[in-house]
Amino acid sequence: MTDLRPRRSVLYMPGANERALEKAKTLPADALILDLEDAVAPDAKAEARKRVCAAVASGEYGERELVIRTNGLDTSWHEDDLRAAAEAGPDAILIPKVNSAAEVHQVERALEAAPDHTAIWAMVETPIAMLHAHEIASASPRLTVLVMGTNDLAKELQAEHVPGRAPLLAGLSLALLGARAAGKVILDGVYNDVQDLAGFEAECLQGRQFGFDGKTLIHPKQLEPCNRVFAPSEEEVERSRRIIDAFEEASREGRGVVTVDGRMIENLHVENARRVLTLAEAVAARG
Ligand SMILES: CC(C)(COP(=O)(O)OP(=O)(O)OC[C@H]1O[C@@H](n2cnc3c(N)ncnc32)[C@H](O)[C@@H]1OP(=O)(O)O)[C@@H](O)C(=O)NCCC(=O)NCCSC(=O)C[C@H](O)C(=O)O
Ligand SMILES: [Mg+2]
Repeated sequence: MTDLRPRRSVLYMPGANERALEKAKTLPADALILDLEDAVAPDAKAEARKRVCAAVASGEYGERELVIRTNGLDTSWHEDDLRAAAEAGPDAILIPKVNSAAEVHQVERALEAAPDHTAIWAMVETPIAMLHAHEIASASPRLTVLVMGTNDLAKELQAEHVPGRAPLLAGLSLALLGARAAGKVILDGVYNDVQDLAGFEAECLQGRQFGFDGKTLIHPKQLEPCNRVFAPSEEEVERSRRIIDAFEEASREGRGVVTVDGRMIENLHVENARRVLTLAEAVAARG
């Protein structure tokens, strides 16, 4: 089973945006990605690096998981970003545009002196990363989460962003297969239209139905619908309890299969029901 720490909502913010970094201390996000890459202009990179490291050191973000996204491995900023992030010791360091296990190993070596609690997260956002998703996901025990980069993926595919994401479905599926085969967490990509909350919620639901653990976000408005969609509903929790109870009763009577609400229930459905309850408890503990 993958790690069940809630990661329903994972909000990016530009590392150079002091106001966003401050506001994030009060937002109901499960995790925050303090960005040094695409959301930061070249002239602001050094200042942003200092700001995000100071934000991590402040200890003012409560239970929110703190993640620093560095610039890509092939950029002149990457080494300085990685060194500074390792010293700051966030919960994770997110590497953009990871294409191979060798790149994960390179980051792993560079982080040997970083605190043990600092995990590696990898963005998969190129066609080759979709095809290498399993080797990337399983490259290191320190790598715990894959993050979809659907903007870069669409750009590389020369695909259009359309409702339902048909052009991206193969990539989403490959990345999910790779992450799950390695027992890792995987987060869906961002929804760019911050005004279109109905379209956003529909994409959250699609991501959840696919099996993503949560979604990456770009604006505080997206937090509430995302947290709601990716948390087990009251109905699911109640049904999960009934599944466990019914199966336990059947087991005591020597049976390995029952029906609940007319549907067949076997051991594997009970495992899933237990996962739902564990996640619901973890979400409830967040308040
Ligand atoms: C998208 C935005 C540029 C919109 O900015 P703006 O118009 O200024 O927003 P608002 O005026 O509505 O903001 C209202 C208040 O909320 C705060 N805010 C806004 N966004 C954030 C945020 N992301 N985190 C925290 N707080 C935020 C504002 O400061 C306002 O606060 P206040 O004044 O106190 O009321 C903007 O939302 C933004 O910059 N979003 C993040 C963009 C980003 O990080 N992009 C990079 C990551 S996405 C990516 O790269 C995906 C991937 O790599 C891929 O390939 O797909
Ligand atoms: Mg990207």
